[in-house]
This record gives sequence, structure tokens and C-alpha cells, in this order.
Amino acid sequence: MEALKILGPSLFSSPTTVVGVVVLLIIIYFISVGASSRETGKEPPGPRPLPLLGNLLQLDLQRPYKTLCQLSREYGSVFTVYFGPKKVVVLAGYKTVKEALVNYADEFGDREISPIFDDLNKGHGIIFSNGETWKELRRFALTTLRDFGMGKRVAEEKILEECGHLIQMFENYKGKPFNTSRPINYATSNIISSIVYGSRFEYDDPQFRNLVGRANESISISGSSQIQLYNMFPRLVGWVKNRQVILKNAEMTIRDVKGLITKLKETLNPQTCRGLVDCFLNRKEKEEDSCGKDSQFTEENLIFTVTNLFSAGTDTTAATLRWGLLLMAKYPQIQDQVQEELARVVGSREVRVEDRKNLPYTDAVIHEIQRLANIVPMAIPHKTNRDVIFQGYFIKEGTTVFPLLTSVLYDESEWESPHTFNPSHFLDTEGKFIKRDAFLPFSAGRRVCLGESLAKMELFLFFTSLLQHFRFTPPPGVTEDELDLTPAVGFTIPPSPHELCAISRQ
Ligand code: HEM
Repeated sequence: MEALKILGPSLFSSPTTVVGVVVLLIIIYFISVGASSRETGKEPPGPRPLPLLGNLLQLDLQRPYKTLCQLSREYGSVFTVYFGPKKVVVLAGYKTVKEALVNYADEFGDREISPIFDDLNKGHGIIFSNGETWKELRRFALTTLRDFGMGKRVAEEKILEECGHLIQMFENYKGKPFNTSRPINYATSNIISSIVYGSRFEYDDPQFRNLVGRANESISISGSSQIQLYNMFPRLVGWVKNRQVILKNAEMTIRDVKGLITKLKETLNPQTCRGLVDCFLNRKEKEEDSCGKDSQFTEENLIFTVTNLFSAGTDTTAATLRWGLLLMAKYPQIQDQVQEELARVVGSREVRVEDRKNLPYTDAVIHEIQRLANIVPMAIPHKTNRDVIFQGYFIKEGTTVFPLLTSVLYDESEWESPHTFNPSHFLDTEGKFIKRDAFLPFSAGRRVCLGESLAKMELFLFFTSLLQHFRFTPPPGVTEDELDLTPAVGFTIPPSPHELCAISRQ
């Protein structure tokens, strides 16, 4: 591109010269592609790319994971696709994804930081960092989340308290149809908020509503065609509207998060931590006293780790719960069986985590919701951190890698009926719950979801408490068949906008 600029407009005055330049570029391109594969061995196969555009014209930009699943039928479980000029290696199917992320955990364990996420994080925070920064932040976040009860009784209490608020919110609709999105997002957001800040927000707090609303909007439009194009051609299409919206949202969120952190600083006590922010600030002070400038406990890493946890922890769990309620309304016989089991095993008392082992059908339903909902269809892009030979193919250091989780959760050689909602996938012939290897909604390996056990606890307690209290149905005049299971467009994929009725059972 630089060369073209230098050659200047005079070069393009004749059509013959333009054609000549284009032919020359195509020849250079094919020679360079040919040379790199000769030097290094066989690269994964894939559809033939066009110069600059790559395979863009073949991709469904709204739902790229669908095109990638189709391509894997033709090119196998390790293949190459060009997103514009960007080369991506796709891993498809349970066996391949597991082998890459677990047996080659190190080689495939770095994060690809696409232009939009680079705009937002600049290498800070836990999701979009690599190397020492990521190692330290991940270790810190995991220990702190555990200290604040992730997977333990403290978190259980917090979630049960939030269930009470969510149930109250649903009661307010008095059985009339409503969009489940906001209340559910507020509830899941409050769990991560109370772990991070040490306290929950009221659902009518304007600052909280804006924080949740902006995170939601940004995650949704980061999967739009405009942003996909921006990631392919960042210099050409940086002006697109959706990027401006995401940047504006980030600016306002950072301002709010800084404000919340400042308030906590004013009342910080070095002996106790109310939440993750306090622990981070105390650690920051300690490291500043001892090791000075090499510390990862910086203001930027704090702000971005907080915003990363807030978005990763809210949207995903909320989207899964919304799929769950929608599927219950669509398949009332399955809802009957869940409610029958809850009534028989738990009765009218509060459901607790320890009830799970006695609720095999309900457990199977929740797993099947997660499998079919497939809310993070391509995981979060990875990158190879060194040259690697994988399944006989050469993959160069720094190559973007998509672990195609859709192809794992819908793998035809692993699931009896991959495309239907079938809780029996997780039940044996006696109705006991069975674990399935290909259940990887949280991905696997080094970058496996950090919030997995918290998310599982939330899904179980929110889902069962809601089903104890309410019967979920389509709005009057809409049949179960008419409830639409087409996912929305987004980086994570919630159901398309819809309304449901929550009829009180008490
Ligand atoms: C149903 C709920 C959830 C699902 C399905 C889910 C799924 C995922 C997936 C697929 C990844 C990418 C893994 C990879 O790159 O291979 C991920 C990463 C991550 N998740 Fe979750 N997640 C959920 C809930 C949560 C919660 C509640 C938290 C908050 C504690 C969280 C925090 C994170 C973080 C911090 C990462 C980045 C990890 C890293 O880069 O090292 N997630 N999640």
C-alpha cells in the first residue's frame, strides 16, 4: 500500500498500467505464498484466497462460525481461511480442538488481539494480554475469585440473595409478556460486581444500568459485519460507525470504573479486602514498596481486568439463562419434568448447590441448554506462540487460531442428535447424569474460561430458583412452535430479541 502511495497518481493515468500493476501484485502474492509453504512444509488446506480479499466473499460475516463449520466438511478438521489478508487456522471437531488446546496447550495458548480488542485494551487486562502480564493477572484473578468464594458457600449465598431480587423483578410483570434481557443481565452482573467491588448495585441505579447496557451493546456489535471488516482492514475502515460506538462506550465505562475505584481507595484498609479491587490495590502498594517498576499491578491492568471480568462474567451467563428460559417455554414437556423433579426432591424450600447431585434430570437439562446455546461459537481467538507441526501440518508462529467450539458442541461423531434439544445426551439408561467429553462450552487448556465454576453455580441456582417460582410460556397468541431459536448476531450469541411470560406458581 505504501509503495502505491509513493508511486503516485501519475502511474494510474493509463488503464494498461493499472492492469499491469494488478497482475504484478497477483504474481508477487502467489510467489510469496508458494515460497513460504515450500520453506516450511505442508500448511493446512483451505479454499483458494483472492489477493487482499482472501476468502471474504465466501464468509457469512454475521455468522462466520456457520461458514467455518461448512468449510470443515470439505477441508477437514485443521484448515486455513483468509479473513481478508489475515490468515486464520481453524480447528474443528472435538478430537482436534481438545488435542490442540490440551496436548499442545503451550503452543496454542496465546491470545490473538484483533484490532478492535487492541483499541480497547492495549495489551492490558486479563483476557487480551499475553506473556508475563497475562500469567500474573490470571494467577491473581483465580486466587482472588477463589478467596471470594467462587465454587464455594460464600458465592452460593450471594447468588441466592440475587435470585430473590430477580424473582421479585419477574413478579412485577404479573404474568404479562416481557423481554428477559435486562433483569437477567442485572442479576448476573451483580454477582461479578459483588466479587469485584465488594457490593451489589440496585437494579434502578442509573450508573449500573449504563455499565451493563454499554457492555451488552459493545459485545453484541463487536460481532457485527462492520467490526469484522474493521478487524480485516483496520487502516481502511477505522471510521465505521460501530467502532465509534464501541470506543465511546469504552471511554464512558472507563470513566465510571475509575470513579468506583477511587471511592474504594478512599476507604481502603490494608488488612482486609472487600473485593478483588481492594486486593489489587493492596498488592499494588506492596509491590511498589518492594520491586518498583516491573510490577503488573498497575492502574491500567486494574481498570481493564475489572472491565474484562464484568463483560465476560455478565453477558455469557445471562445469555445462557435466557436461552434456558426460552427453551423451557418452547418445550413445555421438558419444563414439566424439571418442575416435577424439583418439587419431588427439593419441595418448596430454597434450592442449594448440594441438591444438584439429586437432580440428574435438571442437571442434564442445564448442560443441554449450554450445549445447544453455544454462546461463544469460536471461543476467543488464540494465536500460536511458536512454529508448530500439528496433525502433520506446519503452522507458523503468530498465526491466528480459531478453536471452533460450535463444531465441538455439535460434533456429529460425539452427539446422538447434535442439532436438537435433547437432555438425554447427558443421561444414561437409568436416568443418571453422565458427563460428556465433548461438552466444552468453556473451551479447554491454558485459556479455559476463568469463571467456569462460578458460571456453573450461577446457572444452576438461577435456573432452578426461577423454575421453582414460575412457569415460562410464550406470550398469548404465540405458539410454542413459533418461538424462534435463531441466535442474535454478536461476539457471544444470545437468543434473538423475544418476550416470555413468567406465570407465578405460588
Ligand atoms: C456460561 C457462562 C460462560 C461461558 C460459556 C464462558 C465461556 C468462555 C470461553 C469459551 C472463553 C474463551 C476460552 C478460550 O480462549 O479458549 C472464556 C474466557 C474467559 N472467561 Fe468465561 N465464560 C462464562 C462465564 C464467565 C464468568 C462468570 C467469568 C467471570 C469470572 C468469566 C471470565 C472469563 C475470563 C477472564 C476469560 C479469559 C481467560 C484468559 O484469557 O485467560 N467467564 N469464557
